[in-house]
Amino acid sequence: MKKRVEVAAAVITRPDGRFLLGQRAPGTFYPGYWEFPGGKVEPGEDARAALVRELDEELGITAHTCWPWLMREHDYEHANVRLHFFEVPEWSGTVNDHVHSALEWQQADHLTVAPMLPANGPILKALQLPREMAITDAARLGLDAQLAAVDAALARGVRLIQVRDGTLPAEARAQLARAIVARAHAAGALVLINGDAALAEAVGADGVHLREDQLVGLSARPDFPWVGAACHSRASLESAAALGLDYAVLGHVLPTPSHPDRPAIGWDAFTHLVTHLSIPVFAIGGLDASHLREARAAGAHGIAAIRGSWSA
Ligand SMILES: Nc1nc2c([nH]c(=O)n2[C@H]2C[C@H](O)[C@@H](COP(=O)(O)OP(=O)(O)OP(=O)(O)O)O2)c(=O)[nH]1
Repeated sequence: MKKRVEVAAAVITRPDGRFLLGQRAPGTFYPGYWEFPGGKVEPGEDARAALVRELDEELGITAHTCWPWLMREHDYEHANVRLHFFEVPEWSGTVNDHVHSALEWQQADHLTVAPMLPANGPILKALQLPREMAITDAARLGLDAQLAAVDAALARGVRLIQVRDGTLPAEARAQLARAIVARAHAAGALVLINGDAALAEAVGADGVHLREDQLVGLSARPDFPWVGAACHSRASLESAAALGLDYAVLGHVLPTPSHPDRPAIGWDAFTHLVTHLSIPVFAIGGLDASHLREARAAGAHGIAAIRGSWSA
């Protein structure tokens, strides 16, 4: 049996959104490859404490905020590595590297360094996923008001829209989806279609958002650049991860008028359900952009909202 190594790794960000990568030094495992700063968790240490220690030892910085983000397992020749990724948006000190041969501040959609350590490909894709998902509600708002709300959301920086509205007549839904794709793509935003791969294909959307009943029993990832799923249990989250989906949406976290019949799970249960999952998870249910920090502290990648997306 290969040995298991626990590693804590940091997505250290600057206010401009760039994150830090380091190049592994000659004489180490995978020399010349790029990685997120971090290192092995010592016996008796938890991953967060290991991260804070490594950032101090390696870079001379003090991490003030470490949000758990996701975990990836990778089988290297020497060991099975479990990488516990954290986001570190708040830190102090001057970066003074003691272990890497170079450091670079990078953007996920425009990487200028290579190669990355083999385990890290999905991490870079996850970093391209926006933090806020706005979910359409045209059946309640009306089609024109929904499109005006999409324009307003794009103007305030929303870059991920899910077209839901499964109750609209097919032709009206297709028109809505087409109009949203045109607006979103002009603004550099992604559009996902809820539950309908054929419509996603027909309107040139970026992917599909699967309902939980579609996820169950699926044997392969649908062929789109972006695919995610709605989940209400650990079993569903694990199916989404096993299929290699890009994200899951889990809720509902707070009480919401959209589901008065089901109780809210709250943040503690959310954290418990997403711990050690390998894909990013959006929190949903009674949330808006003002909950983003709370959501990320609880281990969410970001927030998804129906009502909360269109009122701001
Ligand atoms: N720090 C870090 N390690 C990563 C990343 N991706 C990835 O696969 N790894 C792997 C490479 C190593 O097997 C392990 C990190 O171990 P490490 O940095 O403490 O040290 P190392 O393997 O060079 O060995 P050592 O000198 O500490 O014994 O995790 C990443 O992005 N950052």
